[in-house]
Amino acid sequence: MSAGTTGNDDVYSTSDATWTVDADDDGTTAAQGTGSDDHDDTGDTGAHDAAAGDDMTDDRTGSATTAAADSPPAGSPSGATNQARSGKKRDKRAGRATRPQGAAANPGEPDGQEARSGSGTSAPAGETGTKRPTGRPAVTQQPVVLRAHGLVKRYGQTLAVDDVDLEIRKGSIFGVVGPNGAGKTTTLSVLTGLLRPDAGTVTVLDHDVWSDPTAAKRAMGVLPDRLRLFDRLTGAQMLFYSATLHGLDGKTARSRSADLAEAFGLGDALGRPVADYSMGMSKKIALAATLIHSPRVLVLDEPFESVDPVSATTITDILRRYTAGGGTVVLSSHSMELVQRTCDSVAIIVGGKVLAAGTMAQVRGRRSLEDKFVELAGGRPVAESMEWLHSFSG
Ligand SMILES: Nc1ncnc2c1ncn2[C@@H]1O[C@H](COP(=O)(O)OP(=O)(O)OP(=O)(O)O)[C@@H](O)[C@H]1O
Repeated sequence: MSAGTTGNDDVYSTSDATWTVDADDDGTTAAQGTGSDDHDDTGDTGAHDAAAGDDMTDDRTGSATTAAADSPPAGSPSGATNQARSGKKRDKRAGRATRPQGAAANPGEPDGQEARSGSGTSAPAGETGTKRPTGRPAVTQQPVVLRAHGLVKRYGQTLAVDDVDLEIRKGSIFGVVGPNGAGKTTTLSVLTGLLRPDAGTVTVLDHDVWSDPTAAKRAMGVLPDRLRLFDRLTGAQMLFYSATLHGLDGKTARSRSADLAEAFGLGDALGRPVADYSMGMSKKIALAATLIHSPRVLVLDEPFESVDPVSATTITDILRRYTAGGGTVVLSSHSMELVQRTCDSVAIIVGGKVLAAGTMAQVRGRRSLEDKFVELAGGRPVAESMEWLHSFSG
């Protein structure tokens, strides 16, 4: 990404003085740009299968938990957002996109990438070989930066998250997949402190999301499932706003905005109101706003949804550069192919339970991730009673 500007600084200007306030950089080391060129780029094109030393869970027979629903999680959520806590679906989504999460942080030093799994979990024959840059330890040897233990979340009678444990390591791109209604969004909302669990704990870089919410959220960048953007702002204003919210000074905000706009192919759109953006463009500007403060951990709910294939590849490249620099990504997606290609680790959630989790190689074995997913999700439904579909009216 270029450190230069688009030559279009006017796009940041507004009659509202709010947008022109230069916040102090506050000593945040976030000045290290996302995906800066001094980070090694792995150049990987295949799946990032991690080392076999990592444990995989395959808990298809795990019984539904009943104990935790009435128990409050450890620690008080008093300091956390109460947005999205209501039992209404629309309330669950509400507000998450209107407030960028986290604060400036330095992703850290270049480090871990994938490792090929060993016996019993080797990658399918013919798969593109993956390369681990020399000197970098495998992801499985990296410290856990995001840990969930015993998460339970109910909406009335619906058990949306059922005793979920997750461990996500530094430098990992961790995919969360599952059928519609499996509990992915609810799980990610709990991980990021947007939803209070009925039981369980979440720590981000050893900060408890509920007892130490500010520190935990400072370390995170969150792309929520349903985008609710300040869409009367231009793209440039939105990025600037997001940057200054996280304590970046105006110069850094503009410079990073230009970098991100170029990287996401939004340079020409920066001066237009976000309300006029297509779905894919909105997704990309929201993702850019999530990245601008260089958080240590990114939690992205369906970042590839509505995004064209070229842009999806761009996003993948950006995420790889980010993790090569020590950042960590958790993302959900319905695209098994994209997840298999992009993620080094994965969890398959069905009915609120984690049925399989581990490195990509461990979870899918010699099959594709999609085949494994279909098997765990109960197979493809057969529409046998739909003969009327061939009756063709008119
Ligand atoms: N606010 C809510 N109120 C009531 N039920 C909810 C609410 N949010 C989610 N649910 C229910 O919780 C379960 C999990 O929903 P969730 O949105 O987490 O699934 P998902 O895996 O993200 O689904 P999708 O892939 O379709 O986005 C579903 O049964 C859903 O109907």
